[in-house]
Amino acid sequence: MREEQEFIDRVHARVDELRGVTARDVEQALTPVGTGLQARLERDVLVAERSGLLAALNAVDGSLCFGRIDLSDGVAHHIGRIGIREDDTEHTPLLIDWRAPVARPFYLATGHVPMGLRRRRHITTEGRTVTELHDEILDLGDEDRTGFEDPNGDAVLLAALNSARTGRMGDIVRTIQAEQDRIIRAPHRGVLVVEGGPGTGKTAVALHRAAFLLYEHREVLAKRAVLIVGPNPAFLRYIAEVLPALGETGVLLATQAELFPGVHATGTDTPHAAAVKGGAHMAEALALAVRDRQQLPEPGAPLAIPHDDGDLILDWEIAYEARQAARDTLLPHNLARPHFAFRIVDALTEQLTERIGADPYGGPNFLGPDDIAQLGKAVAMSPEVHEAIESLWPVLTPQEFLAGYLAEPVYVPEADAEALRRAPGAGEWTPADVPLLDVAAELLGFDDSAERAAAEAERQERVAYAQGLLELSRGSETYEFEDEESEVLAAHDIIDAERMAERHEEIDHRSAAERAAADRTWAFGHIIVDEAQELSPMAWRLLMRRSPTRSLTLVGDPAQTSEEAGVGSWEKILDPYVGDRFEHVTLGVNYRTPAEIMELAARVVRERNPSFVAPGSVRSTGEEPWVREAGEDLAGAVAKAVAELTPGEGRLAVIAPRELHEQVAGPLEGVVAGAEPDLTRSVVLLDPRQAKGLEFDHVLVVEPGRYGTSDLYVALTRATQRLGIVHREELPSALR
Ligand SMILES: Nc1ncnc2c1ncn2[C@@H]1O[C@H](COP(=O)(O)OP(=O)(O)OP(=O)(O)O)[C@@H](O)[C@H]1O
Repeated sequence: MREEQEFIDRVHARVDELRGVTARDVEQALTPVGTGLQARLERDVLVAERSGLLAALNAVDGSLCFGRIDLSDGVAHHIGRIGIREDDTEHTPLLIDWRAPVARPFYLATGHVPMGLRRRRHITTEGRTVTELHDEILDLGDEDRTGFEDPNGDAVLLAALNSARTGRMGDIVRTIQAEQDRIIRAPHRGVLVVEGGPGTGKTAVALHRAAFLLYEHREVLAKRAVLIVGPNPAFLRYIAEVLPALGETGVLLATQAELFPGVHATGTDTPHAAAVKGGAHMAEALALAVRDRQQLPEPGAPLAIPHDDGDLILDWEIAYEARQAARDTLLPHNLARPHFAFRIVDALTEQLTERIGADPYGGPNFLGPDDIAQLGKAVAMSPEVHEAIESLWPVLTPQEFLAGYLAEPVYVPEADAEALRRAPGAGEWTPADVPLLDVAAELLGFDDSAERAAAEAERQERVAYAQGLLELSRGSETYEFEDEESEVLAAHDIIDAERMAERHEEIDHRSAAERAAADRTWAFGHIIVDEAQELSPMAWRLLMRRSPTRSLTLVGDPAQTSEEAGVGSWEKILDPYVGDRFEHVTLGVNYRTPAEIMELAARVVRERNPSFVAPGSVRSTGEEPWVREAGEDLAGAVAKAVAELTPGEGRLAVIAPRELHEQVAGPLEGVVAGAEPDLTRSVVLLDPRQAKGLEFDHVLVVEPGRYGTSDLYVALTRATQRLGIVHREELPSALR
């Protein structure tokens, strides 16, 4: 204990030192030192290098070092959340990053396959004080004992699983299990599907995989950013602290509703409308609807455009030919429009030329090429001509177009159109609208040539600037605080000014994650999708467009799919994008739900699917779940059960159908129906959909007869300790 305490003191002393130096550097660099180029360059190099380091050092303070491995050859390594090096000339590693290959035996070694280890030690700290050690002897011939042996090797895991919940997910870096470690570090670069029942650690594994990938491919991912997609805002808040605690901040967390920049999709759809909007055929329906916005005057009823020399006649033939030519470019609607306009202007100019310059005696036209060009210019500038073109082929934003489409839905069966119909301007955008807006944006195209030209000019300037920066930074020293394989990016690591310029753009303005959030066409370095079974085909389309390299980790459990959502099999989801080129792995141990509760929950699914096998629980608590009939007063019975179940420490969830929330919340102190759930409160009221992905010490399920099978399965598997059920109405037969 004393030795470990001394070590921890050393690590923290070193961290404090690094933090002090780093903070001072940043502070100094940020104080104005004149406006010369030299000063500006120095400042930028320093701030960039040191700010990232400082953020990591500040974030990982709690439980910085949690393990130690002793190798048979006498060498020992301490394992921590980030790597720290000594301040000597060799930069000797002091603490090894958990993601480094050297640390891997900490997670994988067993008595059978000791991977060169003699002993594995878990170090528990409170603040900076060592409070517990747990040792596992992996070399069975080793007679040495420390007095801290943990015979089953699971004391630290069980303590973590039994600890009171806080309403925020914690990292599992101390106790990653072997099957989880293999997924977290999977070398596969394409699509990786991680499937597993409730509580098998899918979410935890996905987040740790993000941290691992950021470590392993920092160069690319720092620039392209990682996107994590979750089912709802409460879930994203629940998981938001995991990556920062691992020293990683460059990740964008978003729900489907947030993936169209500039749109805040807070509305809700009926289940029917959501299902129609999510269907794959919507892409085609919208494509056809866009074509419908490219119109022609009726044959025999041409548009008469007022002009000083008499009306210009825009008839069906002219418009038809112009439209054909524009469509032949295969450009999106807004980008093809100039081609349409050009043809129209051309035809109208010809009309005018004929009229003004025609020789009444049949000779050649009086007008020369210059006159005709002049006329053409005047036609092109005419507001009336513009208006006519706009009426036939309007410039459309995705929002205008989709609002118009939803007001009069076409190319879907009438019953579906009825479900979609929405008066223009009525209601908010919904999450299911977001993939449609994305398709619309793609179909319409966006003319950004001016912005692009400006950006290129600015880039050239930055390249020149970076050239100077490179010269300057080549001599500058950098901190290496991780294992040899990884690096803290320093200016002189970057080989050419061009790339330096790109990076500098990030340094100057926003992080890659921030820029990605504002850019609909951003190509992410990696995308992680949690509760992936819920996404519609249209949502998949959107995500795949954000991942041109098809580098994705998909996490889900088909048994927890909401009734009207989802696509069915992974094969069906992925086939259009990667064929069968995806890796499929499963997790089979439930770390959350005790065996007693899991047995009851599994019965619910087995009723529908007799061959269903639930994941085995890693522990049992001896606490049987209970079912109680409420009598006349449901709210009273719930309040009584809540009083019994509310933990001293930890969290209780009351899961009830939405329509009962008012009634149930009434007698409960501090619980408000309809509010965005605050998961850090000791009692939280949720409907089964909101409970997805979350967990609590205790759970009270109200009126389970009203849920569909998978919603009920989700609700029943949220507790780490105790489960109660209160009902007035008939119970589902599996719970009787
Ligand atoms: N190796 C581990 N060490 C400690 N805790 C773990 C470990 N693996 C999983 N857990 C814990 O088990 C719980 C369930 O994990 P997680 O939420 O990732 O499961 P899930 O598979 O996403 O579940 P669901 O499908 O029900 O949402 C979490 O509290 C998580 O911290």
